[in-house]
Amino acid sequence: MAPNIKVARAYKAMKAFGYSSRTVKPVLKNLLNVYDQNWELIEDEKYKILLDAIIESEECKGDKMKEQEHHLLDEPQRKLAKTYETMKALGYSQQMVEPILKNFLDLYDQNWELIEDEQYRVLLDAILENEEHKGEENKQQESYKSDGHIENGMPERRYRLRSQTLKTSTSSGHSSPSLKEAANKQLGSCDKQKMTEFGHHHLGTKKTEAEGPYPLKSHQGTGIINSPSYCSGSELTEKIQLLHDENSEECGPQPLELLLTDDADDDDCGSKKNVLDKYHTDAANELEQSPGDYSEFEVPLAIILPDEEMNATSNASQLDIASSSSGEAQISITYKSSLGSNFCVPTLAEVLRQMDEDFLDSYGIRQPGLFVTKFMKDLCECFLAAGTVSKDDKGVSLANVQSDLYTEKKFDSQDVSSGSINNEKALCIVPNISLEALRVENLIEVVPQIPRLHGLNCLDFRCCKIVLPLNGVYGENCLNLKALDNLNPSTASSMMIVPEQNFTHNMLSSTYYVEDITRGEEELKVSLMNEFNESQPNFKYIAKNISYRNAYLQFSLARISDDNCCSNCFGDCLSSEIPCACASEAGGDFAYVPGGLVKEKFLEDCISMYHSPEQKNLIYCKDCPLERSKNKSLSGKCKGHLFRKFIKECWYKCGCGMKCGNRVVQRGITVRLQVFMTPEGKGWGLRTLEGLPKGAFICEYVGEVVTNMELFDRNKTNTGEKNTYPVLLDADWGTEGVLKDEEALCLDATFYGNVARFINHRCDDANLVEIPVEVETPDHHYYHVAFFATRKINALEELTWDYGIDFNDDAHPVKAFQCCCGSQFCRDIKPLKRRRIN
Ligand SMILES: C[S@@+](CC[C@H](N)C(=O)[O-])C[C@H]1O[C@@H](n2cnc3c(N)ncnc32)[C@H](O)[C@@H]1O
Repeated sequence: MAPNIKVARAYKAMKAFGYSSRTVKPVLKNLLNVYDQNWELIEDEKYKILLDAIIESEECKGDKMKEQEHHLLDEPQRKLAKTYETMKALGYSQQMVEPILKNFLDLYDQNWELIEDEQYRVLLDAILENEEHKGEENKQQESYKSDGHIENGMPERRYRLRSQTLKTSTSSGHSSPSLKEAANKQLGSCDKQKMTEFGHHHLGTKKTEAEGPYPLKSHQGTGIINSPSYCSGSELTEKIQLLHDENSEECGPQPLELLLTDDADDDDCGSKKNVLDKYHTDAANELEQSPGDYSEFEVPLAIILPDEEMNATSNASQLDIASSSSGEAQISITYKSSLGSNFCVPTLAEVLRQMDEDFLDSYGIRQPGLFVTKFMKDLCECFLAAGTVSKDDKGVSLANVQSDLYTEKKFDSQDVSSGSINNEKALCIVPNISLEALRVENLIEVVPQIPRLHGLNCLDFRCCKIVLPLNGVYGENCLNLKALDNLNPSTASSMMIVPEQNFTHNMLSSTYYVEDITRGEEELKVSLMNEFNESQPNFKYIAKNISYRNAYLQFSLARISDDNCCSNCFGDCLSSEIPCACASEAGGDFAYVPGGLVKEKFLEDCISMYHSPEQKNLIYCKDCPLERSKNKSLSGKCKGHLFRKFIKECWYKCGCGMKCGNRVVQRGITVRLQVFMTPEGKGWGLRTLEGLPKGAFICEYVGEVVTNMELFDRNKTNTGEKNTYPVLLDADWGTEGVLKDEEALCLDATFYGNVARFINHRCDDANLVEIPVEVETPDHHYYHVAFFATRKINALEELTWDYGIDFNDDAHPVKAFQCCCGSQFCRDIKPLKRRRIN
């Protein structure tokens, strides 16, 4: 039988038995795969027909189908036997048949309990008998046990073989194999061939009186089993006969067929008989057609299958569009398993129908012949066409890049570890502006996912994968190269071609683009653009401060009195008419407006305190920890600490919820940020990828909480690591009189830190201002340092804050750098004699 007829028959049969598309699809897919591989007979068009047939079938199901299903469900054993017979006739292996039958049995077992042990047994015996006969023919089969018992591991109670109660042909010879064993057997090619012929022959034969009303077989057989009656009382009585095909001798073991017979005098079964009768008549008629004539089959010849199992188990929720180098486009949707138990994976047909109904109709774009399937197909084609670069295009296609890579010399591990890379071949990634193309040569393998790579100007390389050959092995260090949506051409034009000779060993571990330097620590990803192929910053990203050894950082809820929090509040404190206790630090009013911006007045006050630290804004301590740390034996004269305005946010002990407007910093980063290499020589910098309003919260300065003394020691001993500029938590130093060493705290983000460690200094007119924010405790010893926009900031502007450095203070624990802030107010105007670049 031609494979497409078989597919068609399988489809029809299974649908007639009431199987849902979900059950039918994998079976058909498997069948198609087999034929596709072996005969390559099923072409695209046929797949489409198959799919359409399934969709149509689903659509027409409705009441008619329900009725039919109801009717059919009266006869589980019949359907069971028919399924078995049909599938076997179609050449399915036991492995394929068994789960379907099991599924079937499960269904009836649960719903009607119509199938009793005895019936299972009969069915099972029929299957086993079939396997057994194969076993007789094939000595290599190891399914039988010499003692005549079934092996352990029978999967289900109902599959138990109770051969002592059976009148079977197996009773004297050998017992049947377990289903598991049987399932493991695959039909050999010869078997398949015979099965095909067998099915054709059988189904094309007219029924005879001798065979009963349901002549599913024409062969004279051996090994007939007359089973006990299936049904009790006046119900339909059927018998299963297992008949061995004589012709099977020619070609090794052959399957047996189930023959359903019906007691002729059972009038109650008339209508039921008709159903099957009709089926067989139809089937016989179909098979009498020429094998090449498929015109009458409204049946599937192809199917597009979502990977249901994968979808069902995945935790991610995403939509992926990918195309292969051979030009296929694929859209895959992954949904979150958290959708819960009331979500059942729909069939593709159901989804498409839903889309047809919901979208095409409601958008009024219903045209004759326009279905979502067509739309999707068009979409894929457009996707492919749009992404395919013609030979005339200037851009370098990834596919070309990749093939070039394989023809070029690749560096071996020795080249890599010695750093002695041939300059001529040593380009890693060079944005070649003139060609408007990203050249990727030699050291980098680009795996094309979208078959086009345009120049940097359009930044159309969001799905490229770059694999760096560390230690000479490709694939050890790979990253996804992604362009950001709002990077505009002006950014691209600031990129430079990296001189070849500058490539060093370090570069091999560097990458052009890192999608998220926080590695998931923040709610929002923070990317890093390595436009100059610098070695990447070496630090551990943390989103919250951590305490180093001696730093005294003990706070507990018990220490926060009710006076310091608003335990009676409810909902959003900002909407309350009377400011609650938490507004106290900001002068009896909240520092934030709804939406999270710092109030204009509050912000301006903060800024002016830094800009003009006049006498009144400085507090002097008696024994300054900062000075003490410079020379441990002496107490230093305090140079004054800035008096700061604080923001007090609501916290755990407050009655309000997390959505309270007085909780901003504690929610973390909400603006899209990017680390980039500054062209002015300041090293890495931080920029915003979106425009920001004045007063917007950017990020907190996060690092290790160390004592001032620890910081001093670190700076003395640490010569290797580039220092970030530390933040002193010194707002309370002046008010305490004499502060113990462990109470004089600083934040050091050199080894552990967040994005703020990349914010560079700008004298006076920086676009960020740091404001101390108390969250956990109203104790000014420990607070959060949060950055807010001092003005409106444009997308892609570098973010800066004034470190407050006294560039004349040579004794400061952290050596001042040569300032390149470019501000007209730059304070680093001293002669170069004391300047050091750290
Ligand atoms: C907090 S880090 C900022 C990130 C740093 N650029 C990097 O590459 O990691 C502070 C260091 O950046 C450099 N830096 C910051 N602002 C600078 C400026 N205006 N001029 C020169 N260097 C600066 C100095 O080396 C300073 O020690």
